[in-house]
Amino acid sequence: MPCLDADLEFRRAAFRLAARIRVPETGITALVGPSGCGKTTLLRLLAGLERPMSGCIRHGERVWFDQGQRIDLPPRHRRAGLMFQDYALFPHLSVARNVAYGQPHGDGEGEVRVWLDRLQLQTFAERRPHALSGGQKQRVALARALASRPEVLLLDEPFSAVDLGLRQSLRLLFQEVVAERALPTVLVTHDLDDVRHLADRVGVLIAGELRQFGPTSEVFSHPLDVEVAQVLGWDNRLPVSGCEGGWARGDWGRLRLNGSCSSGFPEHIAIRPHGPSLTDGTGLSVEIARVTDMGGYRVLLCRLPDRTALRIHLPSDQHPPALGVQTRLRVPDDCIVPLPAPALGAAIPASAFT
Ligand SMILES: Nc1ncnc2c1ncn2[C@@H]1O[C@H](COP(=O)(O)OP(=O)(O)OP(=O)(O)O)[C@@H](O)[C@H]1O
Repeated sequence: MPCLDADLEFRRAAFRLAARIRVPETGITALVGPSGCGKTTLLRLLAGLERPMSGCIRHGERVWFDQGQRIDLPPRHRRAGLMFQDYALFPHLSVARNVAYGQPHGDGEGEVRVWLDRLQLQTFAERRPHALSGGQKQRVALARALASRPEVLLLDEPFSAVDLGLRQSLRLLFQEVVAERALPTVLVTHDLDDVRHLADRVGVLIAGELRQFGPTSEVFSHPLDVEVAQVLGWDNRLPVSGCEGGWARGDWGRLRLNGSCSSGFPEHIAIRPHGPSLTDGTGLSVEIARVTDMGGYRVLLCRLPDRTALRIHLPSDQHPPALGVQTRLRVPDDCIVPLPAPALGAAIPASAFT
């Protein structure tokens, strides 16, 4: 099965999107980024619902769009299973007919029943969309996208409106379907749990630019810059104002880096929540502002001298400190991730897509 490749540029008023992306035919590719960064726009461009200013989009050997060759396949010829945040259900059609709508050759009731069953929609088959909850509409839209025998799947927030229990079962179903079909799949989501549970690789889009792309675990553990780190849920970010002898410093204190920093220092550092520990010895000066019991571990909210907050995970077998206590936090250097300044306009290296 072929990959989906795109290298395109798009402008809408002040918004500009320029992205090169390769979506392999196996596994799930997640797209994350702050609100308004262009995730939906990128999906719409891939689907043929918006037209790039320049560039090309190819699915295997098939060219979907090429500005130079004046090729622009209409959405129905791209054979993409689409699902957008507004669901785009037909209000005058029943659930079953909505699901049947995308089927090639109107492939019969049997196939529709299968998808209604798989998405737990059997009891709503004859209802119209106005009589469904948000989560039910979302499942109808997902069923329609999956039932259309797509060659590519482009899904915008497919699980956002369902409760946690249903979300877990939809995630499993979705993984099964993608594995059965082997087709390029792009999943736009704000939910980092969706990404961790489902995605084999992730692209981080910021202000219309694909800033980082790669295997999910690699991108989560090594964010490229402070903005990517923020998108990926790294809460503990400290600005660095200088670095001497391998010690990074700021108004928050100083920490030893793994390396000398003789050739420059990172703009920020991020601190992993697992690994740092309270100590009577040397470490960052902190005040314990809050302790939250999470079941298997506790989250300590530690205030640094400049009032910056750090969230540290403490194993629950360790005694929690009292609130307001002034203490020290030992941060091993392997818990510190240097974050250079964002390299705006830098192309993603081709190796990220292999
Ligand atoms: N129909 C439109 N007309 C004008 N501007 C638009 C339109 N749709 C989106 N935009 C703008 O284009 C930019 C990208 O929007 P887009 O919907 O792609 O972002 P997003 O990353 O999907 O956001 P969200 O996470 O909030 O859904 C934003 O600045 C948005 O305000």
